[in-house]
Amino acid sequence: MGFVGQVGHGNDDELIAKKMVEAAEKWGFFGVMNHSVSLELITRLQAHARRFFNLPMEQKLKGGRTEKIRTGYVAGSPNFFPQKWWSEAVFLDWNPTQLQQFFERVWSQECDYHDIQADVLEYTAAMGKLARRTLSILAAGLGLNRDQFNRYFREESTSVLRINHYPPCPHPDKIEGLDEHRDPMLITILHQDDVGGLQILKDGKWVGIQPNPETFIVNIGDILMMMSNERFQSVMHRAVTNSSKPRMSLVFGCIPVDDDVITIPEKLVDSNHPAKFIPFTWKDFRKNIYCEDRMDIYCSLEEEVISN
Ligand SMILES: O=C(O)CCC(=O)C(=O)O
Ligand SMILES: [Fe+2]
Repeated sequence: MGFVGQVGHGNDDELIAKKMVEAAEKWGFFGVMNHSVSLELITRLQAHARRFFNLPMEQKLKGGRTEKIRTGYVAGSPNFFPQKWWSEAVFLDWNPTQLQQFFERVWSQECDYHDIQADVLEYTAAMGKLARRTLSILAAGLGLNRDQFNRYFREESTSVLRINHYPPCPHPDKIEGLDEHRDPMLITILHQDDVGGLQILKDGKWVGIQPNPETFIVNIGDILMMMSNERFQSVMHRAVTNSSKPRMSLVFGCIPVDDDVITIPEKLVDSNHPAKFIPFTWKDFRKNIYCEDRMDIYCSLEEEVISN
């Protein structure tokens, strides 16, 4: 782990900003403790999710995710992702209306889902707060206005909570829980249970991140890597399986508002550090979300011309 910092009220001093920036540059990942999100809330959310994942497949599929409905259930579907993996996931909106429609699709009138809904909304609100705090410290650490990154992350953004469930796998050496990938968004805030399985690619080697239920793992996504003019790294990671224990991760993806034009702050651009990307919007960027080279589309640097 690059850095286990303390992001809490009143301790966002220069040292924390410096360490966070160093970790974002070197590892693209860091841990956050002292975050004021209660362990009880996390445990309640995991219990709700376990109950959902234990439902019969036909019932889970009633809440299936489609091209049009982004809140819903996915079981390694090739309709959404080209890779195959040993996991299932549910994508939950931080918008109460979308969330309610999902619960109604799954449970109709048979279940009082209001407690679940309240916990999901409490958790996504807590994640929103933690994301804002983290983005503001990262901006300050780069010498920017504290609001520089946060201004793109507002209530109307399509930020999403993805809960991954990895059942025990009979052949953990043959199939991954989640294939190697980079996250496209601004940042991701991940909580993994005590089983472990998250790995990040560092200098060509997979490095496991030890689970600690009291720590959130934050990683830099493509958008923040681009906005930082490539100071921060959006790093390849994956989840591996094991043959004995099911595993769960709670993953909050912090996404910019669709039509906001994302640009590199002027302070990060000078003659030695020309802007590496042209302005773009999330709406455009997400069209190529399953393409690994998606950042190259916005690359502003010409191929080097070799002259004799
Ligand atoms: O389950 C994990 O630890 C990794 C999840 C992940 O990378 C993701 O959902 O984007
Ligand atoms: Fe990820």
